[in-house]
Amino acid sequence: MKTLLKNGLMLDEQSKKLVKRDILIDGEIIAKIASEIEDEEAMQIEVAEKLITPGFIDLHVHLREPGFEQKETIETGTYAAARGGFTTVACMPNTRPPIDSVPIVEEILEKAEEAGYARVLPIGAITVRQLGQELTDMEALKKAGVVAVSDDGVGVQSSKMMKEAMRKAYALGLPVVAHCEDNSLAKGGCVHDGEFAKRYGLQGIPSEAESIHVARDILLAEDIGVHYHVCHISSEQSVRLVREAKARGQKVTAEVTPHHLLLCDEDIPEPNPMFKMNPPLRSKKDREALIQGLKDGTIDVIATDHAPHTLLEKQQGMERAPFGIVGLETAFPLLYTNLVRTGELTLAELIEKMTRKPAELFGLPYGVLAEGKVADMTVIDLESERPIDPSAFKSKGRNTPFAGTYVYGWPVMTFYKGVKTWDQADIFVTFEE
Ligand SMILES: NC(=O)N[C@@H](CC(=O)O)C(=O)O
Ligand SMILES: [Zn+2]
Ligand SMILES: [Zn+2]
Repeated sequence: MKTLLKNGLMLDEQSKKLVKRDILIDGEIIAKIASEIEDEEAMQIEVAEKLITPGFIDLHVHLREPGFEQKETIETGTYAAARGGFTTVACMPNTRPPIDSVPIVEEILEKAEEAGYARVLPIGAITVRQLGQELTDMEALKKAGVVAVSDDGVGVQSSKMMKEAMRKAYALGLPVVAHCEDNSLAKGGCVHDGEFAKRYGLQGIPSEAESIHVARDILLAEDIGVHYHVCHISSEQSVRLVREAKARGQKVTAEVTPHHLLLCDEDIPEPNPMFKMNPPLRSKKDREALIQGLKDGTIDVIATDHAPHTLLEKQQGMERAPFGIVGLETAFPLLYTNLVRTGELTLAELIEKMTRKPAELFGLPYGVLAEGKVADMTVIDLESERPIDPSAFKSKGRNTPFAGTYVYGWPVMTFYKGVKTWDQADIFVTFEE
């Protein structure tokens, strides 16, 4: 089957300008990109000067299945991904049971294939049951299809365990993806140890709870040579440590979430678990360091850390509610509206951090729009402004601090391997041949 997208706008790699293009999809592949394509057999879709980007790639999501299907399933999570313009997501191992054995990897891959909304890349656990005591069989996990190892959800507390994990991961060519959190510093806290915590008498989580692990792990990885990746980086200190490690030529990478780029603790209006996530929203200074780090390349990619929870769980108050917010369906519009339209980031930078860079980071053959590549792509409306409405989410999670915010940049169509997985409305004139 052939599909022809007419009159889209594509970002030109060289000039970084938007250029008008037609794109012909043949089966799973981008067959042709040109300023004018005619094809009698193809189904035509008039894109009417909407932006076409490579399908977004999110290296950090929680799909919750198996074990927490009340929060999300592989089907709902990947449909949410499609609605947000994502075609590839890497899912974290803190399921029940965790992704620490081959059958769980196989189950996830099968269910993802069945759902058909997006490519799912499982991330295997570092330690058995994520308990920090014993390493998983990373070799078997890799053979089954994991793209990296992580104990996300918890930090690896033992330096010795982390060192052994790095040695093993290095031998297998797997990146170590670290949730950096020192329990002795973080335990019991629910927000950043800053102004907001003081004002409401809440126990804080200091920045060093994260940066101590970043520093430790960079030291551990130095001689081993493993690819070490920092999850949801949140503090100025951590950015500085990654910057220094990169300058020394170490293979260290980092991701940042949309919420850490857009909010700080002072933006939390009052204790509200929709603003509770791990790591917590930090200070204004930290937020500025994250934007700077993203711009200068210290931070390689944007990842959502999509962490759905039920409303019941989130209604337990600031101290008892679980950490985490959803992100797949709001990431691009929020960042486009609040960083690109304000001039802090260019459109090219934003797209790169959500497509080409994450693909490169895990060595994936996606993330670029070019002839011969897999037809993963997203069509985006940059012109209309609409509010974020959690009741319209395809995710089971409604937990977002951004409900009611007006944003531009909504994905209106998503193609995964040439198949349309999301179509916002019939605002396009579609011609059958
Ligand atoms: N980020 C969060 O606040 N929560 C994540 C766990 C994690 O990413 O560490 C979750 O699984 O809910
Ligand atoms: Zn985490
Ligand atoms: Zn996470």
